[in-house]
Amino acid sequence: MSPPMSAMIQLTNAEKTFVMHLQGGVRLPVVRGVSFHVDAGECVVLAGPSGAGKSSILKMIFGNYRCDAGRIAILHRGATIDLATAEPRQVLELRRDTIGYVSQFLRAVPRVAAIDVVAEPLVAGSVGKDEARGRAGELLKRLNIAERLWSLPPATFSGGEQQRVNIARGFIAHVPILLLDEPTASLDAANREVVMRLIAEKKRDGVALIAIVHDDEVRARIADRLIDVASFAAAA
Ligand SMILES: Nc1ncnc2c1ncn2[C@@H]1O[C@H](COP(=O)(O)OP(=O)(O)OP(=O)(O)O)[C@@H](O)[C@H]1O
Repeated sequence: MSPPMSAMIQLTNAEKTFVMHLQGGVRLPVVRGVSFHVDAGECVVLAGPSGAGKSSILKMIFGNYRCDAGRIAILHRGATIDLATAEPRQVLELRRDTIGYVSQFLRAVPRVAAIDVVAEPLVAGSVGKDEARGRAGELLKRLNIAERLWSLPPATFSGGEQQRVNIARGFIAHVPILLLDEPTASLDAANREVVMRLIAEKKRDGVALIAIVHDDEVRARIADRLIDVASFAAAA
């Protein structure tokens, strides 16, 4: 294990190249030299044009995409784990205890009621089912999901409703690091406001956040720092 560090996340010269095995091994370099850190209680927004590699960086930090070079150091239970070299078992441990990822779209589980979709991370963390449902209901209410929808599976919900269920699920438990991919993309102004407040509360709780946000107003409100991903462009 490395010595303790203060940043929750520290990327140092991280690099991603896709290799297209079905296209004769064509190499597609996306980013290199990715270096930035995120402290507890701060929100860093990844900026840059479409295709610059914002989602790829987020997915490397969640361990979905392999980091091809460099280092992605994550503070996990007081010790540092480098995601670039972590064992699959450590990646799963990080996801269970340390890193939450709120994707842009809800992967709805068929037949599971919205309230249980939201409560699930608490139940998995051994909160009792009634208390977990109670807290899920409070969050769904804040996010303006009508109570008549709570017992229905979210598969048939509108895009914005699904996104709010997804946000509720991602925000309900306390995790030290939250990765947000376009959390307000399908939302109206009132619900954008709710999400901005939820993010502010996470910051006050000391959570380190990395977000991809295109909306200028949201970005200005939540970002403590902007990272220009275009500056990490890898030459082909
Ligand atoms: N799994 C993959 N396999 C091959 N190429 C990929 C893969 N994921 C992303 N890419 C490529 O990497 C580049 C960066 O994509 P990425 O989604 O990270 O960009 P982005 O900045 O998030 O874009 P946007 O703002 O449009 O979502 C793109 O050229 C994309 O085609």
